[in-house]
Amino acid sequence: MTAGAILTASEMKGFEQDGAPGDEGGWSLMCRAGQAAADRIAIRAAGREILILCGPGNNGGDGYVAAARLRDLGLRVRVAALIEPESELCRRARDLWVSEVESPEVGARAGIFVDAVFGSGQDRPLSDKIVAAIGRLANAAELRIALDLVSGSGCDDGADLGAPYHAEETLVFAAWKPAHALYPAAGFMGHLDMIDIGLGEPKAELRFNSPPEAIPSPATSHKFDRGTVLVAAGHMPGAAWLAARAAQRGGAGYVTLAGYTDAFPPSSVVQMAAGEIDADRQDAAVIGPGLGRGEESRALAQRIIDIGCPLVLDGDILSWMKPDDVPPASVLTPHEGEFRRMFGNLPGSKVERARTAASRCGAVVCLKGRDTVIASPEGAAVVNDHAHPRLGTAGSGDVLAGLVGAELARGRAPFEAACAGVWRHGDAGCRGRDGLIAEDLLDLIR
Ligand SMILES: NC(=O)C1=CN([C@@H]2O[C@H](COP(=O)(O)OP(=O)(O)OC[C@H]3O[C@@H](n4cnc5c(N)ncnc54)[C@H](OP(=O)(O)O)[C@@H]3O)[C@@H](O)[C@H]2O)[C@@H](O)CC1
Ligand SMILES: Nc1ncnc2c1ncn2[C@@H]1O[C@H](COP(=O)(O)OP(=O)(O)O)[C@@H](O)[C@H]1O
Repeated sequence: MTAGAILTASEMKGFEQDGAPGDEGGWSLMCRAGQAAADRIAIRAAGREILILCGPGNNGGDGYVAAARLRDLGLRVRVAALIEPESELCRRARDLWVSEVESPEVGARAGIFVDAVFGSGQDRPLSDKIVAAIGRLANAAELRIALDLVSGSGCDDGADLGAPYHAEETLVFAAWKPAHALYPAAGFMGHLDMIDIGLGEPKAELRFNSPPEAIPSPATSHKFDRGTVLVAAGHMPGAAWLAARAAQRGGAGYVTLAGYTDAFPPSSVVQMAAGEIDADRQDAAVIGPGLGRGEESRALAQRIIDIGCPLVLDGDILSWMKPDDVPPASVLTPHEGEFRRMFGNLPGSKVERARTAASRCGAVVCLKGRDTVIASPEGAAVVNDHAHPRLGTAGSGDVLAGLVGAELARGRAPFEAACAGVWRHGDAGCRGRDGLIAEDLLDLIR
């Protein structure tokens, strides 16, 4: 589990310059970064030889500083360079190393490979020659450690720029970058290990999701105080039932399934026809899971929208609703396909796309996947990494919709409700076992 601020390459530069101004400030940060990285690498070495492959920029500079430190600690270390130093700080760091710098084409393998080729400055695909040189050395090692980012990872969008290997560990300097959170690049990094270089905690509009604060239940609270959730029941009753059950497990005190189907097992979920809905009593509603797209479904959705309570909009309703028609105080929970149908092919990273969509419809957008992004119309965004691939099972999204509904009904604002629901859904998935089905999630919700 990761926590805290995520900075783009340019935000990172500003953060560094504010915290340690000028060339001397940059140099002292590089020394701290390289030395701290060396200390972590030394712990992993266990007598093995270390090969550090350096690039031309400040990431390469970190590599030269780390190499000098490892040598001073008495470890067996070699350095190879893909490209001669180009940044002033990298040249200065190269001078610290003093010893031979090998050519990566001829350099022999070592037990530990350290990737100091490109960090947050990478913004374009690696050439075939660079991919081959990094890949040959990295894939021959027993352990691969990257400094800040695996080379071949798009820092700001998590794109695959030709990453030639997967690291076992990435030592991250001062703040997370989008590539540590967004896939595919996040999948290249292995274990993420944050290195504090004395800059403190940055302010950022983008953060990792974190566990929600518990909502207290007063001793005298009764079922209606604990939040009421209405779930639209349409074409596929199983999906609506999962959402309703998840809303109950999520803490709502009174959950109603209302619509034009009544094919539900007997349970504590209250069932009624659309015409019987008590409009005065709904704190939140979930519209979409298994709803269907026909006339009857649209009429049911409209009837619930007209109540005017906060909404979770999921699944089928996202196939016909236009961004301009989304009621404020809604949370949209599309997967990539539903997102594209509603908002088209937006440019930019997953974070930028979710932000654009949220601003366009004036509501919170929760763009699902391994790296679910939750964005508010005001520009705040969160990436959730507390999840597991076993959540990719039919009905899992219905459970999420119900959970977010419960969070809204219990009084959280839409952005906080979406973050809390996504966290609890991911948490249930993390505690499940292989072969998990959506129904299992209900008993794993905490
Ligand atoms: N600033 C600080 O105070 C601190 C920064 N720190 C460290 O600095 C790192 C960021 O450093 P950075 O900005 O110099 O970028 P970096 O990742 O080394 O790459 C830039 C170089 O690579 C080149 N290049 C890029 N892509 C390429 C490609 N596909 N193929 C070929 N070349 C390519 C690019 O070339 P250009 O685009 O200029 O042609 C340029 O020469 C950061 O991750 C952290 O490790 C720490 O020391 C803590 C303090
Ligand atoms: N590889 C994955 N890792 C983590 N979570 C995933 C993964 N694949 C899917 N999920 C999560 O599972 C849920 C699937 O939702 P969705 O596709 O709407 O399913 P359904 O419509 O069947 O209910 C989402 O919350 C999504 O973020």
